[in-house]
Amino acid sequence: MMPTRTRQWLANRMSSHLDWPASRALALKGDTTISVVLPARDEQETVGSIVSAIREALVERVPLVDELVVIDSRSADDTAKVAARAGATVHHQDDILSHLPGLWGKGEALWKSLAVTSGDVVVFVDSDIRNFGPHFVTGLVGPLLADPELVYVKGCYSRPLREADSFSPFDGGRVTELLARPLLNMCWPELSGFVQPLAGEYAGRRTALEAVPFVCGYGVEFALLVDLAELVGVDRMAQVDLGCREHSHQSTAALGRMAGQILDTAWSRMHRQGIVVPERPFSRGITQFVQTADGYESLDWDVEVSERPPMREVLAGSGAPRPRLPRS
Ligand SMILES: O=c1ccn([C@@H]2O[C@H](COP(=O)(O)OP(=O)(O)O[C@H]3O[C@H](CO)[C@@H](O)[C@H](O)[C@H]3O)[C@@H](O)[C@H]2O)c(=O)[nH]1
Ligand SMILES: O=C(O)[C@H](O)COP(=O)(O)O
Repeated sequence: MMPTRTRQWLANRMSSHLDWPASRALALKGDTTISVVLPARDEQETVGSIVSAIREALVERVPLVDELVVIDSRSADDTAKVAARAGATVHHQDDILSHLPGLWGKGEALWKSLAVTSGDVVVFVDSDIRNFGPHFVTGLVGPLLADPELVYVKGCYSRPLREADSFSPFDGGRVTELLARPLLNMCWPELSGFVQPLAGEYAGRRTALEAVPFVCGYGVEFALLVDLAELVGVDRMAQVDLGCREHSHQSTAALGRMAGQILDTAWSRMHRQGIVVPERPFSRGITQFVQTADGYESLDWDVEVSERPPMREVLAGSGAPRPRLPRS
């Protein structure tokens, strides 16, 4: 059963993007600066239309977004070119803090984005969304602009599963439903009210995002949720319903490796918070099988995720000037 506290949190901290039209967000903005960051790896099909939609609606028509940045995460296609043409400032993941040995993955792209942006509020949006609208951004920033106590807002939505010859309106988010939500319910029930804990669309105050570590791969959303709840408490976190989200689905085998990274991340937090005390080392790899004419071939994958320290520690130690946005 959902804990009473979670039920109360949902009643107090859940809103809809319909509550936060662009005009209302703008009226609340004051001198708060806003950066939107899209991590992108091989997203030339979708990144351009997302950047254009944000630029037209929330930079040109309504001046809500101060900075629109794409972090090109080692793409092999024309992602960077398409994003720049659509109006984003593009940074290549490995060019940022290039004195540090580069790590891989989405979490690394998000962490590095903190070093090249300067908005007081940072909004992360995946660049593979197929039905993007500016309400993703206005819905995420609205609660933060309205309530100075809040530090983090996570999107939720319905998630269709679209396959070659079928469409199921609510069956997407397989790693979410089969792994992430059961783990949160088991170990962090205070976070069980997050409908889409792995959602790639969320916004946070820079001060909080720079105060927590980032894991490099797909565990980044899980880690942020658990670490921010530990840092500020769930009552300073909120959720906003963004409607429906469609994205490009990965193969089941790729989702298995994603699940391995999320489990590795969750395990590190369980250990750190004393939820489990390991008595023997555990494996940080998974073996998957593919069927061949002769039987099964095994493939070994490393799913261990590395971790970056809080960005504020790295920037404080570097002595490099921070980027600054002019305040309106
Ligand atoms: O090395 C990488 C891999 C992915 N991405 C980008 O990250 C976003 C999400 O990646 P994707 O492979 O599309 O993940 P999903 O299958 O959509 O996974 C879901 O679950 C993940 C695990 O929590 C989250 O990171 C995602 O945001 C969430 O949408 C996309 O813009 C990617 O281009 C990178 O920037 N670098
Ligand atoms: O968030 C998830 O659970 C994974 O990205 C898988 O999503 P999908 O089942 O919609 O492909």
